[in-house]
Amino acid sequence: MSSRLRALTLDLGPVDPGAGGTHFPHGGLAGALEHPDALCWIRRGEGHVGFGDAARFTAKGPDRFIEAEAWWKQLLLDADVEDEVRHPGTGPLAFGSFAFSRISAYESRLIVPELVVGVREGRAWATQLTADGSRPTRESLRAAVGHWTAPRSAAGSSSAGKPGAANGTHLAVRPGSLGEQRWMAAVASGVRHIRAGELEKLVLARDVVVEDDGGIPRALVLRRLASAYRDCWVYGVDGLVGATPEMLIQVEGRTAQARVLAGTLDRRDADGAGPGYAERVLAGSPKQRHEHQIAIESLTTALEPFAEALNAHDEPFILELPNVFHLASDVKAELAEIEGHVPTPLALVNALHPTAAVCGTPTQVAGELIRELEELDRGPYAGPVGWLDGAGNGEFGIALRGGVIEGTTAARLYAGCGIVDGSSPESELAETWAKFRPMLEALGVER
Ligand SMILES: C=C(O[C@H]1C=CC=C(C(=O)O)[C@@H]1O)C(=O)O
Repeated sequence: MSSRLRALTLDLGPVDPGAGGTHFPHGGLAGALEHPDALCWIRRGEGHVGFGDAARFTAKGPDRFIEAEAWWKQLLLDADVEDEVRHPGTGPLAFGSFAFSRISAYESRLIVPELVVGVREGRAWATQLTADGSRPTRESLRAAVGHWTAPRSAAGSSSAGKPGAANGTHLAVRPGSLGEQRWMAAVASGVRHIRAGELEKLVLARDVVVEDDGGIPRALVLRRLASAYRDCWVYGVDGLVGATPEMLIQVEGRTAQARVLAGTLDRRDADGAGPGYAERVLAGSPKQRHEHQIAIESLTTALEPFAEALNAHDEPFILELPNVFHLASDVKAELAEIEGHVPTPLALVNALHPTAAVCGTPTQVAGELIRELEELDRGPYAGPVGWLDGAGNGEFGIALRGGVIEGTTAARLYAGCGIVDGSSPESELAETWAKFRPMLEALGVER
């Protein structure tokens, strides 16, 4: 039986070893990703890495966000917290991953780690958490940091280990639920439904499975994503791993922010085309602008009831990633107090998910067509993934550009595309390959 939650947070000093700071095995926070099951949330070298399992909540169904929120509140009620750092993410913290669909078989989850190491503005900190009656101390916390972040010699976890083909193991990519031809037929069918006026936009996804008989090197995949996709949020929650460029909602105090994406150009198609090409193809295309506008409206309409003030960029900007360019817009809101409370990250997630960037418009029609046409349980793909603390702060991205590790030797990768009137099945198929690329490369698959 678990007892009350106890948390101790200590400052570990600057991360820069030159300044006498914290030494993670490979430098920076991603260097703390040694343990194969580490929980991860990293962007531009900062964020949190968690280890162990002090407490866990799982749920399925339409109320998964609300039930998770109630569990977290209950756990915090009599928590014993000593926090010498006191900024977002310190003190009690849970990592979370939620199913895209209310009818998914995937268990949505919140995990309170036994240890969290974090970096913010160049300084490292650590929190030890217990729910077994023991009390964290300065000594036990420092011992836990040493234990969980120590370099490991197992294959695939050392920085020298290369994944997949480069390591001499056998790698294969096989089709998932639908092969390419059937998926393109589903896209064509989606376009027909749009032309018939049933809906404006639909996001259709597909999966592929990467098999590596040498074992999926989870920690190494996360480290590779954190180094190659620095502008994305790199997430790892149990088997779910990836690097998302899309922020569903980020809450710090009373400020909430989101990054809405829709409109994609494969970098390989832009190579050599000269400066301004992505701008012309994305921002200059009525189809891409329309798709993007639908995504922004779906987010702002859902966020408005929680906001005192809300700002979205008038003009989308071009987000440049190693694999693709996106049309992007940042939205910022000053949260309103509702019945004396600022809405929590999970209350906002409950209201915002699923946005038109991953489902479509209208939501219900798109959701039903997704079930019919994809023939796929999306599981946590395109669902919210992130963390929340005990003070009402948190970040939930949309679990894109990722996959789920199945067993020890397979990873199921997911990618989807916004379909509007005028979408071509062949181009959308090519776009899914561009969106699989971050994971394929991190797994060592050359394509
Ligand atoms: C659904 C995905 O991407 C979404 C986010 C950005 C751009 C998108 C697009 O241009 O279609 C998608 O809406 C995915 O990566 O699986």
